[in-house]
Amino acid sequence: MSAEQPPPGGGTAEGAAYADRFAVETPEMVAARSRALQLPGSPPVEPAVGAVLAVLAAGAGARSVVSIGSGGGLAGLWLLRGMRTDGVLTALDGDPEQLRAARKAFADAGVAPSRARLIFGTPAEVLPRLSPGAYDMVVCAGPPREYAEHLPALLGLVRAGGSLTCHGLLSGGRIADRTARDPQTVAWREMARAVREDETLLSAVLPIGTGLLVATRRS
Ligand SMILES: C[S@@+](CC[C@H](N)C(=O)[O-])C[C@H]1O[C@@H](n2cnc3c(N)ncnc32)[C@H](O)[C@@H]1O
Repeated sequence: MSAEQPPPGGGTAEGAAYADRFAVETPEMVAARSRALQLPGSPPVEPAVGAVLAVLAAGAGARSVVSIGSGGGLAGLWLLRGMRTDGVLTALDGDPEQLRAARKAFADAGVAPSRARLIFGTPAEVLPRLSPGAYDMVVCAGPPREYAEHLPALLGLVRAGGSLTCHGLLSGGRIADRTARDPQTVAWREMARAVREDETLLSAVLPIGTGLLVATRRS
């Protein structure tokens, strides 16, 4: 690609910064982001990604959403913004400190306790307790090796017309580098391929934040 030719989709650093500025966070979201950044582990969703989660939730009229690797609750706050006001977010994380931070984020934002169900555990422990086909959205974050093996179970939670999103697949650009063979990159590649090849799904990769894989189960 020549220097004059911008990357497809105008994917520049300035464009990404604009997309993040466009997605204005509430003071409670700003506080949740700042707390989450102080905790060990990967950072929370970027504002542009959070905004897309809210848009998807609103478009689906989401009443029932599960967030896997919910972290300090920032993605949850964005999801709750888009969900119906009687909707319930099920947020699962294997780190009690992250769950504590999420509980505080939801309380500070005035989210009624009945609207957020926080569950401590790994996908292997918790997924079998969730009802198949009952969720409008399943939202995954964190190391793909932790949930790639659960992809069939994750997809099994999604109702017809509902969606699965996985955040982080473009992190470091390794997925596009054919020579990158580290286990997390390989897990991302395999998961993205499995999603794309699943004929019950329509899927896309959005190059926002660290990359969002989005798939909708055909009705
Ligand atoms: C990138 S952070 C999530 C950020 C969150 N989605 C947000 O935007 O606010 C990833 C989270 O996945 C959790 N996690 C990683 N591996 C896990 C596992 N095996 N079981 C449960 N949670 C896990 C981590 O504790 C961490 O909170």
